[in-house]
Amino acid sequence: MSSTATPRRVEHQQTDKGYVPVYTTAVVEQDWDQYSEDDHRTWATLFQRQLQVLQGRACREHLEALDGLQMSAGRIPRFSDINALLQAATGWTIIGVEGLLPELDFFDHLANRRFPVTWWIRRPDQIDYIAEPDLFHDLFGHVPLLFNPVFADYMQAYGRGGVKAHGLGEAALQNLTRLYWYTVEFGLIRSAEGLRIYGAGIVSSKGESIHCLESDAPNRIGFDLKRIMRTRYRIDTFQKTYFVIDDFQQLFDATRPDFTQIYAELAPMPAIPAGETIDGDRILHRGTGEGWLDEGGDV
Ligand SMILES: C[C@H](O)[C@H](O)[C@H]1CNc2nc(N)[nH]c(=O)c2N1
Ligand SMILES: N[C@@H](Cc1ccccc1)C(=O)O
Ligand SMILES: [Fe+2]
Repeated sequence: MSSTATPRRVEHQQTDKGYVPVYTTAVVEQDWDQYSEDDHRTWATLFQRQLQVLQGRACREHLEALDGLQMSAGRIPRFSDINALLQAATGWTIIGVEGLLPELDFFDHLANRRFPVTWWIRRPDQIDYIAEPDLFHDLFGHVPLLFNPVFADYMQAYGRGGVKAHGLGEAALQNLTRLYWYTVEFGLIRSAEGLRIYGAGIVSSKGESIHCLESDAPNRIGFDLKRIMRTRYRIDTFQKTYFVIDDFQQLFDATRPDFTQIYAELAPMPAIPAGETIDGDRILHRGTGEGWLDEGGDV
């Protein structure tokens, strides 16, 4: 086993559009033996830290699936071990990738119940923040909910919807990407004990796990499909708004209708800035906006 840090082949690249990720399509073997002791330590540090932070904050389904998939702090999990358990539970498979995939490739994998997981883990100096998805975000953040039958079906439906939206143009894709962002990445869910986290972008971040539930700054608003599809978001700071579902069945049912009609209806409507509330919102908490950067940075 090598003792030096794992080389990272996919990073960001400076272009005339700014600093953007490099997209790759290749599906790669995990090659577990090349992880360094530093890599395993990074996994252990993040795993232990998040397991503590997520008690009473992450939804029960997420925490139980970490057990069900036998993830632990000791070593970076082997994809083959995860797959044996995941396939038996919901028929999903994880596949190794270098990083972000082109959208259509990504959707096609989801539509076929394959979830792409970045094989490399962040460097020790990136423990608190990394701009792009790494193994910890993908495996610890996303994969546990694929162990849940309803969420597993939602992700496949999303992939199929993505393939369709891809043929309908940029605006439809943008609507659908916002849905992914505000559910799969940054979703909150109600439970009998109170609000809980299910979004992978939150689950893999210590700071946002606390912020999304305990800070007065962000809005917390009841799930509303069309509203979400119009809402811009932040990729560089904590979210200004979180949307709250009652349960995964609500998410699945609300997204079952054919979106073609909805995309057409939304096309002439203006986008909503990330931190704004509008008439008709079911506001659970109105954000104070403390610490927000201006909306020029909303995506
Ligand atoms: C759909 C989502 O918004 C985004 O565009 C896609 C693009 N490609 C990706 N590729 C990987 N590997 N992982 C991802 O989460 C995504 N997200
Ligand atoms: N019903 C959506 C597909 C979809 C399902 C679940 C999530 C997202 C999209 C469509 O027709 O496009
Ligand atoms: Fe993600």
